[in-house]
Amino acid sequence: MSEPRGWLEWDGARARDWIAVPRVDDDKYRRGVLGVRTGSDEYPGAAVLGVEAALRTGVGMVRYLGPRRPSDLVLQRRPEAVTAAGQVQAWLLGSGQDAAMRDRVTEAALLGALAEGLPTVCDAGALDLVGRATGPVVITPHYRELARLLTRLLAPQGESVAGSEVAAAPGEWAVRAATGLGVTVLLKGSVTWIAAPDGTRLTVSKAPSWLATAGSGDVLGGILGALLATHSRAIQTDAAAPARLAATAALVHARAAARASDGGPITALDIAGAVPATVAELLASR
Ligand SMILES: NC(=O)C1=CN([C@@H]2O[C@H](COP(=O)(O)OP(=O)(O)OC[C@H]3O[C@@H](n4cnc5c(N)ncnc54)[C@H](OP(=O)(O)O)[C@@H]3O)[C@@H](O)[C@H]2O)[C@@H](O)CC1
Ligand SMILES: Nc1ncnc2c1ncn2[C@@H]1O[C@H](COP(=O)(O)OP(=O)(O)O)[C@@H](O)[C@H]1O
Repeated sequence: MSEPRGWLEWDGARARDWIAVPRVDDDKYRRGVLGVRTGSDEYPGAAVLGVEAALRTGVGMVRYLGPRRPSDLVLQRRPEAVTAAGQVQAWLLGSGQDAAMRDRVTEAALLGALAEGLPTVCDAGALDLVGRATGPVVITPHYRELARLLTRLLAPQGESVAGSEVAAAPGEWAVRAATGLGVTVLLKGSVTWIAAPDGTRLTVSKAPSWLATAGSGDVLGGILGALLATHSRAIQTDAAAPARLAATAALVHARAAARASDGGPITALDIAGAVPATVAELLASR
């Protein structure tokens, strides 16, 4: 694919500068803690996938603070996860949740996280709450989710947007959403489009089509959450940082998928499993 005009294709040389390598004087808290409010009784697996991916991307700690069933499954898979509330440096919200079925406790918890002013990934069932965020946000919709969000945004003008329209011009719609909502947009699909309100426009292509498998977006959310948590200070001073971290997450996700696939089918957990070697390879290319 030729590079779309005005969009920069993100590459490994750029991405490696956005991987935080622990320093000799770091401890788990200095590295950064990711708070995670994802999963539901209907979709507990999404919580497991996001936590797994965040831990494998490299983060000081993950605090998983979701409902009982996903919480039990997260701990079963990852005893490293902490289920006690406490300080975090970034949030991952909404994967494996459905806004239409959200109970009041979950809604209050999501709104509480959004009010903290911290770097936040809003996925799936948290996308409709993005306007309530007080800090820098990256939203991670696929085409249908972005169409739903844009339809809500454009309702006052009587406009509605279909998923097929987003699919026909993904970059343009990503830019429109970034401008209209004032957040960084990571639009998922065969090409990942990243648009920020400051005009940053990045793409990540060449991902294997085997990535089109259930849960792979939940893994991407975990990768991105870990990158935000380990760069919370840089995000405070650099308006373009969330977009660059989003592109780095998409690149790590695509390369981990290629590594796990080796030309064959993959599962979402396979992608997460290939993240450490992918990160090591990126760092070794310094
Ligand atoms: N392991 C986990 O826990 C996982 C959890 N996940 C979580 O699931 C949640 C929902 O995410 P999503 O992306 O599926 O939601 P959404 O955009 O509403 O899509 C629904 C649309 O798809 C269509 N459709 C359905 N089946 C179809 C078919 N066979 N063939 C064709 N079309 C079909 C359906 O059409 P309909 O059936 O209504 O006609 C509707 O239009 C979200 O929270 C995510 O994080 C996932 O990440 C997966 C792993
Ligand atoms: N045809 C494709 N080629 C490459 N990557 C794809 C393709 N289709 C989807 N993807 C990627 O797979 C992931 C799917 O995420 P998502 O739609 O949220 O799925 P889920 O909700 O099942 O986790 C995204 O990272 C997206 O960019």
